[in-house]
Amino acid sequence: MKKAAVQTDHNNPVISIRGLKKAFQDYAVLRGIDLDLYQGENLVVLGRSGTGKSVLIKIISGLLKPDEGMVKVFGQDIAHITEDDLQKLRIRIGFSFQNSALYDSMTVRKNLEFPLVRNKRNLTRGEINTAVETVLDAVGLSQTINQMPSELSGGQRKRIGIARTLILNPEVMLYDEPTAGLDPITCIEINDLINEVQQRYNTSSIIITHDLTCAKQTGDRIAMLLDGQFQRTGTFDEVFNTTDSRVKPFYDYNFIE
Ligand SMILES: Nc1ncnc2c1ncn2[C@@H]1O[C@H](COP(=O)(O)OP(=O)(O)OP(=O)(O)O)[C@@H](O)[C@H]1O
Repeated sequence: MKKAAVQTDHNNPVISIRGLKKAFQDYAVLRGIDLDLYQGENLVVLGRSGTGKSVLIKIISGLLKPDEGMVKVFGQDIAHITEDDLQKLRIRIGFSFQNSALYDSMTVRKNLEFPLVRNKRNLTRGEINTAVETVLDAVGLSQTINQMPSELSGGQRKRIGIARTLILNPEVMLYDEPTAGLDPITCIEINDLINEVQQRYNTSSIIITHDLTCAKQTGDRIAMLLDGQFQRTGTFDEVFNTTDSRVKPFYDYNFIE
């Protein structure tokens, strides 16, 4: 499905990062990251394995602390807010984990209810049921409501994982390798779903991937992480229209004949 163009307001980024550094022991993973995420856009972060893509989104969601630099989310510098405010901010961010992170012992319904019951304590049974049915419909899996995760395909598990983040109506979605381990047709369906979520929920999203088809299909903008920094940012064609020997093999490998 062709992606609809989005208009973004560049004066008001939802996430703004300047000079971000993060090292583990002696290994400097992020070496001065500058990045803005604008309202309503899908921003794809591309990079080879181990370049620090997951570290970046863990820092954005407050799961890891930066060593240096500024990370503003919804205008708040996450290094300088209280644990209470960080919790409130996290509810506004949906984190779709690489492994879908479903509870194997719970039905789809219970998996979806879990974040709601934990974060919004005063909901009635009717409101919970409506919220579950709405997100299941949004990901096209209403029929799976009473199934166990083990009865679902990899693509369906991904969809339920996405539904579980959508149930809290996040303003920002962080997708960590949304198409990892899926066959090419299911990948395309997940890419379409990411674009549908963008339209239906008006989310701003960061999509971490090394799948260039995913990048091309979902990304309004691409930011390429190379040697701990964003060296190339722009549309898909702008990023890959280069003879840079660090970038070209990445493209050639993904689109090998
Ligand atoms: N909590 C941690 N403690 C120590 N090292 C870590 C930690 N988290 C990440 N790293 C290291 O940081 C580097 C970047 O990891 P990260 O998971 O962000 O890579 P990635 O770009 O997401 O890779 P992939 O595409 O393989 O998921 C790796 O060398 C990893 O071992």
